[in-house]
Amino acid sequence: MGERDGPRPSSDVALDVRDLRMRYGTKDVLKGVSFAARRGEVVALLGPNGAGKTTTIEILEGFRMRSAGEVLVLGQDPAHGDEAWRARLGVVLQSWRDHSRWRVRELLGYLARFYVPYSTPEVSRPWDVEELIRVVGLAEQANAKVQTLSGGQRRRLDVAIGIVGRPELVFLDEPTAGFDPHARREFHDLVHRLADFENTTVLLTTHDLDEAEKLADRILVLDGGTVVANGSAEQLARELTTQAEVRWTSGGQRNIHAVAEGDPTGLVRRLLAGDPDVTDLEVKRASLEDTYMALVHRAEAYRPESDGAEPGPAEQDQDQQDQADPNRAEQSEGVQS
Ligand SMILES: Nc1ncnc2c1ncn2[C@@H]1O[C@H](COP(=O)(O)OP(=O)(O)OP(=O)(O)O)[C@@H](O)[C@H]1O
Repeated sequence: MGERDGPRPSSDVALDVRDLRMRYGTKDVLKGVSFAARRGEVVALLGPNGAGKTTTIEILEGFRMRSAGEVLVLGQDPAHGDEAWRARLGVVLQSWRDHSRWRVRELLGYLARFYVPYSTPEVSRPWDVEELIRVVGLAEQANAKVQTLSGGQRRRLDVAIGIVGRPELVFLDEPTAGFDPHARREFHDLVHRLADFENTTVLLTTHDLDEAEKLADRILVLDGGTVVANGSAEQLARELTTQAEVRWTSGGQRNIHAVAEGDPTGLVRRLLAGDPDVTDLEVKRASLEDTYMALVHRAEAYRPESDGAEPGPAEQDQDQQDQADPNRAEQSEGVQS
């Protein structure tokens, strides 16, 4: 599977990343990452802790300056993005600063006003606050103070803050951490709605493989500073050598046979034709989790030992370049908690 899918017409491309590199001190975290995302596409960025997912997202958001490579986000280099460009992006970070004494409706209404000047004939900004509150499932909490929200409700508010400007591209860093299964499902519906009805491009990071499989049109696995896989969940599963396991019992004995390539139907047919005692027959396809673990192990097996080193103290304290977007500016200047 290639890292790129070939050239695309520029208007259809929301994200175009070529040979992106990031070095903290002497540690190379991104070593030539390339990928693209179309408008309306949902892309999940997976990878073990420390793989560089947040670093990648921060570079694309324009919050962090890259070491090298070409990056276009909605046709603009994020290192030189202006306010009008930022207004077209939505950002949901791992944790927002607290707005504890604000009420949900008040806060969203306040933030929404900043997007009015960026409304265009094609995209009317901001999102209608009442509709947004309903869409993210906070109707019952509309008048509640932020400090009284549960963890999952807070996260929904984070999402509402991220999309209030009706962005064309949304970055979601671990958006469903702390969600219960119901909230998770509602959030998935929201992401589908954004992609399908608003043609919003979504780039999200997650450690939840089930979520990636459910939500993403495409999954990117980052490991060792490069993209080790880029494709749909099915394409990733096909990358594995062991695709399926056939299990059965015969003569009181349990048997497991891994089918390395192709369709396990042939094995099942031969088995049933040749052995009348077969019971408890199961065919288990490799799950995305199996695929992911295999990919990451494979990448680790090829990695030179020195790459795994953690940064020394001198490298650990490089503060990110904070080129604030409207949300961030409001958080530090306008909104008191
Ligand atoms: N400001 C910084 N200065 C030095 N090193 C950093 C800095 N920020 C991140 N790193 C290092 O870069 C690597 C990638 O970090 P990053 O947060 O991008 O990974 P991640 O894939 O998002 O991890 P996680 O899944 O744990 O959120 C880590 O080894 C981290 O220690």
